[in-house]
Amino acid sequence: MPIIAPSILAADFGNLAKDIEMINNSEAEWFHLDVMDGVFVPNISYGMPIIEKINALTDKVLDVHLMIVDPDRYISTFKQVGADILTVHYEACTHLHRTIQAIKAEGMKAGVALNPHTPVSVLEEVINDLDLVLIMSVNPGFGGQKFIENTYNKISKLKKMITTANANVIIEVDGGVNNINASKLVEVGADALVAGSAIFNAENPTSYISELKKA
Ligand SMILES: O=C(CO)[C@H](O)[C@H](O)COP(=O)(O)O
Ligand SMILES: [Fe+2]
Repeated sequence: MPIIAPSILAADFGNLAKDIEMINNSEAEWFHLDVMDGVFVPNISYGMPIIEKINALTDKVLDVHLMIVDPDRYISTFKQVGADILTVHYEACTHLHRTIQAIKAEGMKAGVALNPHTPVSVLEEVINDLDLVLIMSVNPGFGGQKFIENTYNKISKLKKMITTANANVIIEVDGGVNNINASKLVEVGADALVAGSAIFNAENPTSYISELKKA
């Protein structure tokens, strides 16, 4: 069964505690937290204070997705506010190997995210150093976008690369995930599903999470 990671980007920021409680009482294992800087992506979301508050209100895993330039500047700060998994974008790192080691040195799991146009082959030389690869199934920056169909093909290629390298890496998929595409994503190799708008726009978000879990 896949790990479910609801994206807080689609939650009600006027009543965040209520949505955190909903996730706490659901079958979701992780909180997916999208940090955007208005430079790497054309949008600004939220940062450390929100993550710190969420950490105080849950025992679940905090899966932090950094959509920021030069993420090395903030690795230790994200550890301090409670990140368990820290994912940086391949496209935002000049010295990716060093960044991955710095995340692990802080005691967090290290993830790398790939934009839709970035081939999985760029990770070949670091695949054994990684804990997670985040395949973006939309162009990062906004919730509620349409799922890009080529994602299935990309996940299959990544799965093959991981198996060949005998690596132990979680494949996570993010963007436009819903109860229609979830099963096929798991079938081709996804281990963790991020979903924002599909969960929070559902009539019953808790049962929607359970539906995704059964994918
Ligand atoms: O990283 C992201 C956007 O850059 C979000 O995690 C993602 O878009 C989730 O939202 P939705 O499920 O509504 O597509
Ligand atoms: Fe994300």
